[in-house]
Amino acid sequence: MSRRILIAANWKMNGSFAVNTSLLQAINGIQIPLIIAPPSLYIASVRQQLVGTTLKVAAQNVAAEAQQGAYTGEVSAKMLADAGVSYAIIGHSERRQYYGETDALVAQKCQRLHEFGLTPIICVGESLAEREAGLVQTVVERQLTAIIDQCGIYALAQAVVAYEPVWAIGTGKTATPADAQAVHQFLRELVAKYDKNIAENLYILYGGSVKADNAASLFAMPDIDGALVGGASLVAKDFLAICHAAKTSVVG
Ligand SMILES: O=C(CO)COP(=O)(O)O
Repeated sequence: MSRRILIAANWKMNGSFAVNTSLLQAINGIQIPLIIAPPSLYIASVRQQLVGTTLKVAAQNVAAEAQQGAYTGEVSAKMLADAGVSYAIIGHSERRQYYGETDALVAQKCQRLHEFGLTPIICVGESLAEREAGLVQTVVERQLTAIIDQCGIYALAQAVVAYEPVWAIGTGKTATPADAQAVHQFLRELVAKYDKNIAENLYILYGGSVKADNAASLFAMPDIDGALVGGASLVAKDFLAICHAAKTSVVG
């Protein structure tokens, strides 16, 4: 199997029309599969600026509700599809931590995306306390199984999984390539118990302080299919270096 690579940029709550435009101009020529997740207010503008490129746009979140209606502040999967958005991040640890999102809620969000043909970027990952308690596999298995139970294994045929250890996000601490690989392999084997083909074709990205100087060693791992990049995706030169490492890591 030849290696695939996918890079996703999670801009989180950063940017402005002017800042986004200059960042997009700097990264526009990148020749690898790339997804940009701006704050929802900027999705239409970013998408417009990416016309004619291979870059795709993602939302950072989606409503769990099935029907439109009185849900102040929410954006539905149907609206994202209407706006030409093809991906949405769900289950990010910041949403789990700061907005109380549970496994069940994340699974509902996955269901909504599935219904409207959007590809979820499903984030899983353990906290530092959970890692120290030896619960890494227990936690990521629980998080991913909640999705499989709700949406069915075939939903993962059109999905991306991102392993983001909470203790590595925005901290400058990265999982070692070997530690990350072990979790990625565990996740792929978990999916393979349901369907080998889906497991083999599933993109499993690593996220958590991916930088220009650690990207290549992460991408060298057999089950790391790219990265979900936060802070470094906001600095053109750093992001370009990560994309370059991704491109040179692809074999076959
Ligand atoms: O949360 C992340 C991507 O979703 C990772 O963020 P950092 O790259 O800033 O650690």
